[in-house]
Amino acid sequence: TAWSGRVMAAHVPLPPGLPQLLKAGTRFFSGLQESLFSNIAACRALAFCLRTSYGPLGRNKLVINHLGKTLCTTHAGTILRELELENPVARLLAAASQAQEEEMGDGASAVALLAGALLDNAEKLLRSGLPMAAIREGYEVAGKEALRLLPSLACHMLADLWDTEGVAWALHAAVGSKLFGYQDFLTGLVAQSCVAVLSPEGTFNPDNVRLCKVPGGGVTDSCLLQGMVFCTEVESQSHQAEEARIAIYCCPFGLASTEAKGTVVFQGAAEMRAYSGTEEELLGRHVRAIAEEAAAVVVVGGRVDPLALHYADKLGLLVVRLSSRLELQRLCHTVGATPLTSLVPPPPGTMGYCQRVYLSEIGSTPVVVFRQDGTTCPVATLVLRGATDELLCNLEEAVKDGVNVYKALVSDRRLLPGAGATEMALAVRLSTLGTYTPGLEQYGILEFAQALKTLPAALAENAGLPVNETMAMLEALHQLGRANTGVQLSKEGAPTMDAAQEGVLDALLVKQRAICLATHTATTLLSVSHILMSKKSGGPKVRGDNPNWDLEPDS
Ligand SMILES: Nc1ncnc2c1ncn2[C@@H]1O[C@H](COP(=O)(O)OP(=O)(O)OP(=O)(O)O)[C@@H](O)[C@H]1O
Repeated sequence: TAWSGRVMAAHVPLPPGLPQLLKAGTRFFSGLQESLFSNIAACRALAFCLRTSYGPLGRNKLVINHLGKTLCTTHAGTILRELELENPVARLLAAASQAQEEEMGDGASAVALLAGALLDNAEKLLRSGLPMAAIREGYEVAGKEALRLLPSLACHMLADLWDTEGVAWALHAAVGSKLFGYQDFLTGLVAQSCVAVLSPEGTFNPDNVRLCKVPGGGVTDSCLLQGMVFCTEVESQSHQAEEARIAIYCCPFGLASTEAKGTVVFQGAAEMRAYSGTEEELLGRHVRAIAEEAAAVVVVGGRVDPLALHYADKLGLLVVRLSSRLELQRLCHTVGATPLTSLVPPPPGTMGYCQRVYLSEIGSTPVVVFRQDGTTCPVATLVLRGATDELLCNLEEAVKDGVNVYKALVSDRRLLPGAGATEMALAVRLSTLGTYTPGLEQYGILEFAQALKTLPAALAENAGLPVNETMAMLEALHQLGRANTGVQLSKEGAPTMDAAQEGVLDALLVKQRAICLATHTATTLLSVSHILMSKKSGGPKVRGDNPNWDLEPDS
């Protein structure tokens, strides 16, 4: 027994090499097959999944997240946010696409598709024996050249940021790619809302275009309002106020309770009555003091005490409760008020002003409207209507894409031809560059050009067009110098069109960032030689980083 015990405890030598250095349980992958090809396959699968959602006729993805919430969307940013990817390389690709979404608010699918195609093409070159360094070098040269060429391909410049019609024309493709069919109506609405909140100095904050989704009705019932709309009810009996002064409190509407627990012992009913009488009187005095400062509307961020509400009703005050601190901050911005932290009479200069505050009903949803008609208001609200929640989500994504593209246009007003025209124009130019470049990197440049062609090909495929025929015609027209030719998505007539004339335009800044991110991601992933994965720690699941770390908790 003693002998067998010694055998049990005998040291089992680890295999020589890296495993000797690593903690037990660490997984590591090296060599082209293990560290690259299998991961490229994962990226290819992810890019292929997003490819079918690319463009206006892309198909929806039905995503059910870890909380069981069902989403039906074509928006790459939403799909990737909800998927819990395990593969480390696919996670990096998704991170690049999400970075594009966060920075530009559009072009997330394009990043994933282009990076996926670049990795896929790199695999072909590696399998045919090309050194990795030559491929990376070729991709870097091609990426730089593409970024250099982009400004020369711009076909339109937004002349006036305040011109609603011009803005609507520029946003047509960004809005239409998410909700094909309604783009004429929606782009007009998005353009109006963006122009309405553009400051006189020409600065634009996309947060100032608020969205309020109200189920019911049709998409064309959506409308724009100067001010804010909240899906809530008023607390008071008074339901409307005109030219009202507004006091905003981020505390409950009632007496503040003490932090420490206190016990009051009453000796008899008279003492108890006197106690509650003083409390009631104090509360009444507070509410009267607010009304005496000529406030007509009180907005509170916390619980509404029924007694305080009784006094407010007697004085004719309109009381609204907003549970979100972020919404309260935005309302302060809209009406020009300073939020107060306790129920004191509002000091001079802290009250805001609103032309009309009223309770209304949209469909069967009660809404409280703070409306500033005719005056310059920093915030505009788009009331979105739609029959189903999915339609409302798609509407929201389309509007957000449009607003973000307007933000990009405020920084750089140049527009590129869309519908795959820019990608094909770059592909043709890079093919020429590749053909005349000496050395092995020419293969990298040529494959970069081929990868760019996957974007117009995806548009054609999703539209049900004959892909090879369309791509051949597109390339031939580009070879003839018609750099604005893109894919015509409707099946009638020719499969190509002049994107600049048809008003299918993409912002230069969005495209620039997308190419930059995709190239960078592909070259970074190609430079991976080993993958080392630590064993997952036991115990409770580690909570991931909060993706909204810079937002208020209740946003
Ligand atoms: N009417 C149209 N005809 C042809 N192409 C169009 C039309 N409208 C938009 N497009 C093209 O569709 C592409 C954008 O598609 P989509 O919005 O699905 O991708 P994305 O912006 O990369 O992704 P996401 O919006 O998910 O971030 C652009 O290249 C645009 O030029």
